[in-house]
Amino acid sequence: METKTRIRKQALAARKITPESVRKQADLDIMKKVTGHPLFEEAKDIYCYASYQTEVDTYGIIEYALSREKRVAVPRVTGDGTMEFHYIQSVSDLSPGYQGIPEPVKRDPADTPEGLVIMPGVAFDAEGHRVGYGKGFYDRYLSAHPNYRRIAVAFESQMFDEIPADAHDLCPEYILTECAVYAVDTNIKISDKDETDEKIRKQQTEK
Ligand SMILES: Nc1nc2c(c(=O)[nH]1)N(C=O)[C@@H](CNc1ccc(C(=O)N[C@@H](CCC(=O)O)C(=O)O)cc1)CN2
Ligand SMILES: Nc1ncnc2c1ncn2[C@@H]1O[C@H](COP(=O)(O)OP(=O)(O)OP(=O)(O)O)[C@@H](O)[C@H]1O
Repeated sequence: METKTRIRKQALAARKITPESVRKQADLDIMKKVTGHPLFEEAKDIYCYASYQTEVDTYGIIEYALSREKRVAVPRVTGDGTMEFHYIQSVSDLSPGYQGIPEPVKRDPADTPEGLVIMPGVAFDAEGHRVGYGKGFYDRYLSAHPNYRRIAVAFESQMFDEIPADAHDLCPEYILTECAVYAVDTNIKISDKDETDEKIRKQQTEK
């Protein structure tokens, strides 16, 4: 079996067998990392997927962004491999569409010069290589919007040692999981444990 296909199967299976209570806690930890991230704080327009099934839950992120007067746009599939983003005022503007995914009901196209994309994914590696559901929606969208900043969210169980790179792949700049922040350009992993160690070191030197 082709490697990406095998990784996709394995990552989806890992996500599906994770108990809901574990996923819910991880969702909260990831949401805190996203909403505390400088790219999120700076962004006026957030291009965020609306989660379904066992994906990292984005409803908390969307609601927080709306409460902070940010504009939130959500993807809507328009054709084979293409999608558009439309603004929503509230999560009640979403209703099941393509593959049962919540999509914006009203048309209010978002196409700002700048924005922050919160990317979904099925599997990632620390270098930012990504496997999605296999239709290339995000690769196409991001190649048409090269100025947009990019944060991916994933559970640690979706992180793989190595994912084969394709020329058309568009990598996130950061991958935020419940355990770590992966800074893709620098290839640095800052795990929560490292941050705790750093805080302890600081406290000790301040004493
Ligand atoms: N929430 C969400 N919205 C999104 C994406 C995404 O990954 N997540 N997309 C990113 O590209 C686009 C939709 N792409 C998709 C492409 C294929 C399948 C799909 O085949 N789903 C199957 C199998 C999933 C599974 O096994 O878990 C299904 O729903 O039955 C779903 C979405 C746009 N909107
Ligand atoms: N920028 C692009 N222009 C045209 N075709 C593309 C582009 N990017 C990807 N594709 C095509 O889309 C298909 C799926 O690509 P890939 O396997 O990378 O999807 P994926 O990243 O797993 O899925 P997704 O982006 O939907 O989550 C491939 O056939 C690929 O050739």
